[in-house]
Amino acid sequence: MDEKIRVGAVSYLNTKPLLYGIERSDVRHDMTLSVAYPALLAQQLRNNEIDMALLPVAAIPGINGAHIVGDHGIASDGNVVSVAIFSRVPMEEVTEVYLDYQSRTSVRLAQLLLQHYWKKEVVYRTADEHFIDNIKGTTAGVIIGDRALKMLNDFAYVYDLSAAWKAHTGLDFVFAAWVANKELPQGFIARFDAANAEGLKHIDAVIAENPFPWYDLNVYYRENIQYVLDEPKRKGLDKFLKSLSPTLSEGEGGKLSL
Ligand SMILES: C=C(O[C@@H]1C=C(C(=O)O)C=C[C@H]1O)C(=O)O
Repeated sequence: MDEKIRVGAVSYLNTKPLLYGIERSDVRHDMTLSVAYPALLAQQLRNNEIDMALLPVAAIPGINGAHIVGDHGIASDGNVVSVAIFSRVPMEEVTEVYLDYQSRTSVRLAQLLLQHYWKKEVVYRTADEHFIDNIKGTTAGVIIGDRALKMLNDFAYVYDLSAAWKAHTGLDFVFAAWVANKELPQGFIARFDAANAEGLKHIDAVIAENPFPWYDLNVYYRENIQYVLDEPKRKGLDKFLKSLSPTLSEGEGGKLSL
């Protein structure tokens, strides 16, 4: 292949099993690989700085030519643990919610569920890098990724957003999927997808490489995060994308239906 395909992956622990397979596959030679937090990946794919990303699915409608490739992503069926609203007070008392600047999917999911599941009207606050320090009083916050896993014991109330989605809709949830913004060679996609699948066979090795005292990665990788975008996952994804108004998919706020 003349030009390498520029691939961007999520920089969190949740992606390590997929990367384990990719790094050890021949397909690695046909691509460049960078990592970033999800919101940044969306920006990079939209600006065509990369060709394919483990993209927060909420960003799909705003990116020209965006389409899912392969059968792997970051998904869940009930508790995901690393995506939650963290609060000092119970949900009934929450008045403001910070939206994690690293997220594109979970912040939309949170707004959807606050409106339709918890039936609350809250003020949304844009988060900066220090927003976790400002989650206090009746101000709660959406936190995702490794930072969420590290915070599980630091807050009195942790509302898992995938569990709430399941309770509200009965469906699985897809947070991120491999998405390209242009046609890529079929052979590349097939080998890339196979490399993802291979990585999932080596969870024990991934855990050994990533000591993490805050949460049991064995549970995280084997029970919380689900990596295969099977039919139930696609159904949940469909429902989520339909409930995001297309014109609002790039912005924050606005009414969402579910
Ligand atoms: C489960 C997670 O899924 C993620 C959440 C994303 C988002 O909210 O935009 C995007 C990619 C995934 O990394 C997590 O980060 O904890």
